[in-house]
Amino acid sequence: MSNKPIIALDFPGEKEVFTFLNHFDEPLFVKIGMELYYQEGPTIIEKVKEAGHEIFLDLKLHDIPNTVKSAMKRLAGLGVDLVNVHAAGGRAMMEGALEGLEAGTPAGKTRPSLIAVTQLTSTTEEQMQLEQKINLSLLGSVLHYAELTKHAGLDGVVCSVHEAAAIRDLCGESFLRVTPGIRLAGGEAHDQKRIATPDGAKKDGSSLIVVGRAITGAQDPVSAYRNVSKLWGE
Ligand SMILES: O=c1ccn([C@@H]2O[C@H](COP(=O)(O)O)[C@@H](O)[C@H]2O)c(=O)[nH]1
Repeated sequence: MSNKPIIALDFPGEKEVFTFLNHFDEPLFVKIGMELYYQEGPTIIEKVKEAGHEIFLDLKLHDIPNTVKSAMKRLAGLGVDLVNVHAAGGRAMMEGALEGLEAGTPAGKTRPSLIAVTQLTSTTEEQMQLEQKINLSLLGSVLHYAELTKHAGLDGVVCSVHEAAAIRDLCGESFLRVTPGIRLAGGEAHDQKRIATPDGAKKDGSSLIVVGRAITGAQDPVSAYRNVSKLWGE
């Protein structure tokens, strides 16, 4: 897996995706999320792969262990590089996800890396305590989920940049810290609450950054991508 900024392809369909991708003349690392996958299905994965791009399939599975295991077995055959679940689904669910992924990875192919979402980057500490009734600091909750994820045998977590260094200290350098909520300095936060810049992410312990609207919504997406990459150090 490369270290390039992961571009979130949050577009309504294939046409918009390729209009965007055709501005670039290099292989990218892209994220396909719920909006695009639910509209286009697995064929969008094949087409984006054929175009030479690495893929993070961000479906954030969260269900009973058996259902997640079976779903992961199917997703493993798509040939993506990175997939995820919600850590709140629990240790048995995460172990099931890993088993399904291992069972479904075709012989001779590398198993996709598997990570778990801790607390969404759109969540504040106050909201988490009030709505999820978690009686911990936000960092405490994220560290708890990171440790649970590590014990389940997964490869890392989705978190914000604000928690990345503490997770690295607790779970080790090789345990991935994939961080959305990335904005260029002065950029609009939109619905994100725990944000950071690409250079802040590098300094504060992210392994990979996920960038959507700061690139896809820019007047010149290629130059926004170059700017993010430069600040990230890629
Ligand atoms: O905690 C999370 C988990 C996933 N995401 C996803 O990342 C991108 C971020 O997009 P921006 O436009 O850069 O805000 C988006 O696809 C989310 O679904 C996240 O933001 N936070």
